[in-house]
Amino acid sequence: MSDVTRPHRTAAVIPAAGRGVRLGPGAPKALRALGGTPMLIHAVRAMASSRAVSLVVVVAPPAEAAEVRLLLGEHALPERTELLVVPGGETRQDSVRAGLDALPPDVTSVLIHDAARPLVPVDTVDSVIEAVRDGAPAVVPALPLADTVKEVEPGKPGEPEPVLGTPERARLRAVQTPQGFDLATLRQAHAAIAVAGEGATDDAGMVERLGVTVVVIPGHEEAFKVTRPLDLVLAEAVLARRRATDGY
Ligand SMILES: Nc1ccn([C@@H]2O[C@H](COP(=O)(O)OP(=O)(O)OP(=O)(O)O)[C@@H](O)[C@H]2O)c(=O)n1
Ligand SMILES: C[C@](O)(CO)[C@H](O)COP(=O)(O)O
Repeated sequence: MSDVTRPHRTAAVIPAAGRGVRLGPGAPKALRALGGTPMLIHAVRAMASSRAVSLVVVVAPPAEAAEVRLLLGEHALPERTELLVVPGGETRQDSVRAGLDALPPDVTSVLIHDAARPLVPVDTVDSVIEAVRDGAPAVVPALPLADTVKEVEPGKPGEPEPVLGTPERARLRAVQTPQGFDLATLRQAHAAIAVAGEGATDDAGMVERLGVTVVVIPGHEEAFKVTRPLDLVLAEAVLARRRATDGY
């Protein structure tokens, strides 16, 4: 739980060590260009543009850590932003843990933000931080679903899968990043899950397993994850519109 007597310091950890297999062959996803600039740089700028974030830890693909340090030196970022680069691990969970291990002792709260969500607006980042600083131990931006969801019995690829049920859509949310945490709570969750040897697709899911309440705040359509080739087409269009309308 957060210690109200300690001054706040918020850091952002950006897991960027994935290969991007679903995006197709090429460089690691975070290093691929979006509007001529590596996706990772957009994600770092999105975190650094919040005045509450004073440290950004980039978790790089291990073979490209030196290249990532060079890239960060070549692109303009706010002067107030301290930057660290550490090598990532085999899974997203391992990479996040490597980022948490690099945080200095004065950090009290942390954002975990996918490099693969390069266009999250700063207002969403600020809303997550505000909710954590107001005392929520774990905060997740999320959106209602546009599609109806079926639970199925997974079968072989291409084969029909029996439907087990239809969850009530009004109760479902599609979860984004940055997810914000009281740092001590997130460290505890990562330690517990590592011991249990279980996996999780997001950090909030690990905190839930501690029995700690996670809260959802409104996400943003432009915080979508670049996962497949069509997502990159959409990201280019969103970026082009931003550049035309607000000189982004
Ligand atoms: N070992 C890993 C795997 C993923 N990630 C990061 O976690 C975020 C979310 O993962 P996803 O978008 O699913 O990326 P990839 O794992 O790269 O995608 P794919 O499964 O298509 O290879 C990304 O910013 C990715 O770089 C990471 O830091 N370390
Ligand atoms: C953390 C996350 O972005 C929440 O939607 C997502 O779960 C990470 O994606 P992955 O494909 O499972 O790595």
